Amino acid sequence: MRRNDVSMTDLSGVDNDPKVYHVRKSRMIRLVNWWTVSATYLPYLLLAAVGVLVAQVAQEAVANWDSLAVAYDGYRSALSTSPAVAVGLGWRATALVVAALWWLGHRRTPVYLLDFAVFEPPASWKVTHEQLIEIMRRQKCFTHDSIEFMARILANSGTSQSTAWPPSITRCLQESSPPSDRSVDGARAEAEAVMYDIVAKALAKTHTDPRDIDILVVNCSLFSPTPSLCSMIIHKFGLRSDVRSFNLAGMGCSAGIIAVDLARDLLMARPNSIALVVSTENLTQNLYHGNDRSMLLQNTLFRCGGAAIVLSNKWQDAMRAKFKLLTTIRTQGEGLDAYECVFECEDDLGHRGVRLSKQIVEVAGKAMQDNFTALGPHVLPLSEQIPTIKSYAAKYLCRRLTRVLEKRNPALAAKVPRPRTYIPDFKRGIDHFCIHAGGRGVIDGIEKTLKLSQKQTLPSREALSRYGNTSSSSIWYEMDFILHNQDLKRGQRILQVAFGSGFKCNSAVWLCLNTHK
Ligand SMILES: CC(C)(COP(=O)(O)OP(=O)(O)OC[C@H]1O[C@@H](n2cnc3c(N)ncnc32)[C@H](O)[C@@H]1OP(=O)(O)O)[C@@H](O)C(=O)NCCC(=O)NCCSC(=O)CC(=O)O
Repeated sequence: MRRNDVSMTDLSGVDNDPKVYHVRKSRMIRLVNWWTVSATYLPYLLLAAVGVLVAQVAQEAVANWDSLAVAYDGYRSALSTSPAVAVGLGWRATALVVAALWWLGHRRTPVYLLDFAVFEPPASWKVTHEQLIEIMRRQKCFTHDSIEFMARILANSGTSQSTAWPPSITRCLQESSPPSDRSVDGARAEAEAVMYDIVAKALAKTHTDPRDIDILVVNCSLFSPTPSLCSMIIHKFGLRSDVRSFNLAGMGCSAGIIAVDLARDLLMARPNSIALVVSTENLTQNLYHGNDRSMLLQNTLFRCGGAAIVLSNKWQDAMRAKFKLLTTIRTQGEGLDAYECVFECEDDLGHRGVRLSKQIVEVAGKAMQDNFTALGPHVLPLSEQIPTIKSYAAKYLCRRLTRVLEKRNPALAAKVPRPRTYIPDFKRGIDHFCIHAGGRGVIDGIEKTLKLSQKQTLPSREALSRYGNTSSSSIWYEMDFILHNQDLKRGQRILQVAFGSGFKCNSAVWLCLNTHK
């Protein structure tokens, strides 16, 4: 298929029709960025060079073992008499020192994930589709058409009949209660309920004293109060006064990985430290009250959720950690389509909400392609990388040959073969996938693009079904599902991929160290 034959996942269509997703075949082709490959393997090349130099020195020493003293004297006199010998020894020694220093400077301290906890909403927060629609009716602001639209989307959303909304919104189901509480106090109460629960659970699971936490990163896109969510946690749990805290807002559903990435960088700079990462979203102030369809979608997709993750760079924690962080890759999309894809704004009548573009799967696909280009060298086995290099080389040579022959002998040029590009299979480098449960259409699109099996997208579909789109914490519900329900083994790799406003695609790869629940 030529490059122009692009047609991405099509979200339009009639309900219940089996969907045919046209994904361009060249999508996976440019996943491997060979510049990144060289950068990735440079330390190993340098290490190999150091090995060769050490071997040379050792060989000389062995060869002159019997007459080491003579050789030593010989070298001393040679050094003083022959500048060539001195220079030869000099550059080798310098190369050794430079390589050793470079390696030491670029060596990354491992970051371990001790354990994590996800928010399990209380039964009183859970609502059925019918109750959700009843809540909408009781807001007394939606037209019949909007209610019908939300009911239809809800039915196809992939969410179950038991997902959670905060009490500030569901309270209207009780007789004589006002529609919804959109106050800061209501939002703070929701944040407290979610964050305090998960932080307490994560600290208990990892036997971490709150005063041992050195770094705190909290991400929540749509609720950023003063004092910050970080301050709420510090105040509640009595964290140390010198804790380094960071509050990330407005960064959308992919901010969970941004928070981990930031914590990782901070841990690199602070040896022997523990970081607590909290990813959540807040719905109290974010029920859209207008009738613009692209903004009504959020009322049917998003639900309460959160995750708290304890990270450590203490070497002794390697023994008890569940995972080791192998890599994080962050990609920021470019252009207006990407920028406006998930956009907080007011509709024509001034109702605030988040507008979701119909192009979201297309934009997410492009962002993921860029992200995987950088990710490939970190996860693909050599047996996938070598055929890709070979096919690139063959394609390049045949193209050049065709061009040369076209001028001299067009008939011969037509006979030059056109090798097919090898498409690397990411499933060979990754054992389990946590794809952000952004919506059924998003998971369908990624499943098709990456040619994943139903088992591989099950964690995402289950998270969507049981908890809805919980924004940045969705990948942790999926990780939890894999840990408890899939055959996760020590040494396997888990990929978390999240999409979000910006438009961003971020990914993290974890190595499983322990599978105890
Ligand atoms: C919502 C869906 C489950 C609905 O699937 P369906 O199978 O019912 O059918 P469908 O896709 O044809 O859509 C049904 C109807 O909704 C309309 N529709 C769909 N998407 C729309 C949009 N963005 N704006 C306005 N209307 C939209 C279609 O035109 C159609 O209308 P009609 O029938 O009248 O023609 C799916 O479309 C989906 O998963 N979409 C992606 C959701 C999404 O954007 N998630 C990311 C959230 S943001 C996020 O997670 C990150 C972040 O916040 O940072």
